Amino acid sequence: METLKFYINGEWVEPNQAQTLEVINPATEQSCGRIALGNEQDVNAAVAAAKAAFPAFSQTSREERIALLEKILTGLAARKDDLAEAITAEMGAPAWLSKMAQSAMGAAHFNETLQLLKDYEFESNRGSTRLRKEPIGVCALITPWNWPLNQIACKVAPALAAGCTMVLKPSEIAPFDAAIFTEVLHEAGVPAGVFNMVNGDGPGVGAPLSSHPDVDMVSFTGSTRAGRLISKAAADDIKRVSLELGGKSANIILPTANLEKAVSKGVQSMMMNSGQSCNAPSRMLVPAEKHAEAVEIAKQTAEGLAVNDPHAEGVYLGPVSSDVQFEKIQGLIQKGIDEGAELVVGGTGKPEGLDQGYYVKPTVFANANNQMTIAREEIFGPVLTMIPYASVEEAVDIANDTPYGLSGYVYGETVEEAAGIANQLRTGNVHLNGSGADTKGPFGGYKQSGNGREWGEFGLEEFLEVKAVFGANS
Ligand SMILES: NC(=O)c1ccc[n+]([C@@H]2O[C@H](COP(=O)([O-])OP(=O)(O)OC[C@H]3O[C@@H](n4cnc5c(N)ncnc54)[C@H](O)[C@@H]3O)[C@@H](O)[C@H]2O)c1
Repeated sequence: METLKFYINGEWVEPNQAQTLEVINPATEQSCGRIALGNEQDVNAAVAAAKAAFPAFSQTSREERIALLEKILTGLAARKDDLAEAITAEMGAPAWLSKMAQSAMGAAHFNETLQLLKDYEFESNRGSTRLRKEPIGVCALITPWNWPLNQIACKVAPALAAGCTMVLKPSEIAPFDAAIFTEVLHEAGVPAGVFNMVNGDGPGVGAPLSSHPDVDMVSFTGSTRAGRLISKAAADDIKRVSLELGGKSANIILPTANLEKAVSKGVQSMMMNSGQSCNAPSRMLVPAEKHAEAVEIAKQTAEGLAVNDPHAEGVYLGPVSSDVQFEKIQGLIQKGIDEGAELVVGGTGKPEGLDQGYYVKPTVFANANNQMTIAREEIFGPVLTMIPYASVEEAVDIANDTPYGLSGYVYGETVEEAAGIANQLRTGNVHLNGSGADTKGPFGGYKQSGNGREWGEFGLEEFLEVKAVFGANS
């Protein structure tokens, strides 16, 4: 694919400069296309278009915006295979995962927002005051490569539903799903200037977007490192900044849990998407007396997960997204070995027979402690760290002893028992007994995992300002 133009004010326009970037397919290490890299002038043009479109779009009716979301959903359904193929080529997710989850989640968030918009209360009364929830304005949306379409949909759907206008800067590592998504929006008839898309890297496009005086809000998903820079860049104009950042989520397996089920499910969730999920259960906390048994189950489960070409039959893990990620993960696996964690399965180097492509062996460390680097840093690869605990109180302490606070996982005999532990975790969400996430949400983190909430009602409200009209109801 090639995306050598930007989408500004309802049309594909030439970039301000001629710089391009090769997008690398991580399964082949070969180019799978090119994008143009934008600069500050492109950002200025896109923000000006979004600013000019805001007065009219912010006044559109609920019905008009419902009709728009419905058309977008139709377009996403028509292009779902193209979207899935683009995601597999650009970031390496197995074809089945791109189709069933990566691409499907994009549509799911649009659908969730559409249903919500049908009867969301934009106006209500508090005594003599009328409360109005109004679109916040021009939004900068900056997204990562790991669940690329999902992250875009989590922002664009509520921003449109709220009546905001926007500039999207997708990840330069995985930009092609965003180009197809932009075509869908164009064909759905999104009015000119309401949605704009500029490709580029963090310093070239992300930074000028975050500090642009005409941007009212920045919604960012990505690393805690970039989240910090964006918060600083946005501070001078007191923009609202909504951050969805990294994680190091604990998976507490209680002494009462069915060990076989809990451990195997935990390993599978960790290795899904090659471990490149912000909410991956990367620290598995197991009762010390069951540690040896749990390690054996984890080993067998990890050995049963096929690493292979994303299009191969039976593949569970494709490659990781880039050479940078590959090297980072290799370094952290080595660190785990050097710091004395027990390597149960996997390790450094590529899996046998997969010399080309950024493939990583599904790796399990055991007998680790929570001070080790592999227990503290977000690895963002298929690497699980198992930590024994002596008591449930200690397990909760270990789970909370991290700068992050995105997700938690608790497995017990009953949901009630697990829920009691969930209440003690300092995280934005908790999964009980292997339950999946629910797009009614909300999804977001405590502590350095961010300050925003996406999905459903809470996700919509990130894009709304609250106005009190005193005396309107007297
Ligand atoms: N909490 C969540 O909901 C969630 C979801 C998915 C991913 N993530 C996190 O995302 C990270 C992986 O994604 P990544 O490697 O693409 O992250 P990243 O921070 O390197 O990049 C994310 C986006 O920010 C841009 N960017 C980079 N530096 C910037 C700057 N100074 N100013 C403005 N924009 C800048 C990038 O170009 C990209 O579009 C992980 O840490 C993961 O945990 C979080």
